[in-house]
Amino acid sequence: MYLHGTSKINALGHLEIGGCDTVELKKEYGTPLYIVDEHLIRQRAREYMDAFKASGLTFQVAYASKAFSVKAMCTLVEQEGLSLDVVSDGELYTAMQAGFPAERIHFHGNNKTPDEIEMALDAKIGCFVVDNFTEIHLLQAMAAEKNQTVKILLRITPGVEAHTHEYISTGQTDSKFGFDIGNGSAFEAIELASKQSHLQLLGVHSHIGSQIFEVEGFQMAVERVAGFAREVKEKLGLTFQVVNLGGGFGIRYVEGDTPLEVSQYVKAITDGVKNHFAGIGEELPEIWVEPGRSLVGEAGTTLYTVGTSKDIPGVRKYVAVDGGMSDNPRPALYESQYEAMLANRANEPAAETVSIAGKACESGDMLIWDLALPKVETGDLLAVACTGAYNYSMASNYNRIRRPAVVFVQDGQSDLVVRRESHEDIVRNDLIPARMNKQTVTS
Ligand SMILES: Cc1ncc(COP(=O)(O)O)c(C=O)c1O
Ligand SMILES: N[C@@H](CCCC[NH3+])C(=O)O
Repeated sequence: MYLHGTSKINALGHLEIGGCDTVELKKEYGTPLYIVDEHLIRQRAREYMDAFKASGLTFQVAYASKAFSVKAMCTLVEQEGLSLDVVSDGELYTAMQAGFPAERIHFHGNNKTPDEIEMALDAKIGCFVVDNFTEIHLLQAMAAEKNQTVKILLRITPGVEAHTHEYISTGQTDSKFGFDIGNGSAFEAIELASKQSHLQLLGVHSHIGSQIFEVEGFQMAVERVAGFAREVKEKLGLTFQVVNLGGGFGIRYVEGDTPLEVSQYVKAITDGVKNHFAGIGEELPEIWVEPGRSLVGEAGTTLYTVGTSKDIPGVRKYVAVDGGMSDNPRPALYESQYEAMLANRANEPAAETVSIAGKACESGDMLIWDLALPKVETGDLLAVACTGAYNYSMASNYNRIRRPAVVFVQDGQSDLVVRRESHEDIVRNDLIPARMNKQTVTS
């Protein structure tokens, strides 16, 4: 398993992250456990900030909180000077509960409900990324009602299909998101939005996909957006003050994944902006990006305890852990691949090939196929790397499995940032109708 960030094997032969021995973390917090390398997230955040500062452009780096939205993460991001992208009232509420500055919050989503818009208007967030015509009208009406003027970007689809898994590309023409440049709806939307009395159109947003390893997609997107900006300037006399180029910067999950350095992605974008936007307006636009996965993905490790195993001679050996698709649905959803190791016997050589099964009642609940490990025993600790993004945030209670705890680790200190769900949490919202006349258990 590749050791990201501060992960290393200590003198006891145990996996250690942020100076904390994972065997001790298991004793203190139990498993499954999400372990987050705080130092690595801060380092990535600084790489983004430094790369943009080096470009000389005005910028905002907004963390796409859908990747991992918890209060401590919002605080960390705030401390590093980033902005925050939210896509629901739940993510907005999390940010507000963490005291995240509202003016640095951007609200995304293809179907923001009136309640969500109201909440965001009342919070006085910094910007709405408007996705469709219905929303232009709704936001204008609601802002007018409250006598507020709201800053907006329009999400446009530049027709660039990033080289990635089909289910997570969003930049192509056939997409549920945004206004298409190619069919003219983006232009129409700009014209309409710019005429609204309570909307202040700052510019446009484009997100071309996820887990991208090349700069070409971003360069092409910048070029297309600049071409569109030129058309808008010529025909309507409007210039974009802000251009948001979304997220999608790739990370290393497994061998063969070849992400670029953060600075390389940023340079490709900022160079592209300098080349293609020159002369469109008096000044170059302010550039915003929205990395999610690349800020937190590699910083997360999930620790499981090995339970049962089933050897099918001549076929395969299944080894089951105490979590699975309920804490990491990505293998089942996207056939995503992960690397793992025995955290309690990290120096031992591989002795067998096993497949890691989750505990859910679902044949598809497999975390890793054909993984080489030392001879696995019940009670061993399995660490799965690179689970910081879209794991906790996509976790479910399927089979009424309780969601794991999350700890931040740094410099030998571990801090619980999300408690493990309790049995009480599982039934917290359940009600038995009185007419069923059932004597309920009280604990
Ligand atoms: C609009 C938007 N911005 C940012 C992101 C973050 O993407 P990633 O986590 O791949 O950086 C996404 C998710 O793909 C998105 O849809
Ligand atoms: N949830 C996806 C990425 C999110 C795409 C959001 N636009 C993943 O786990 O990779």
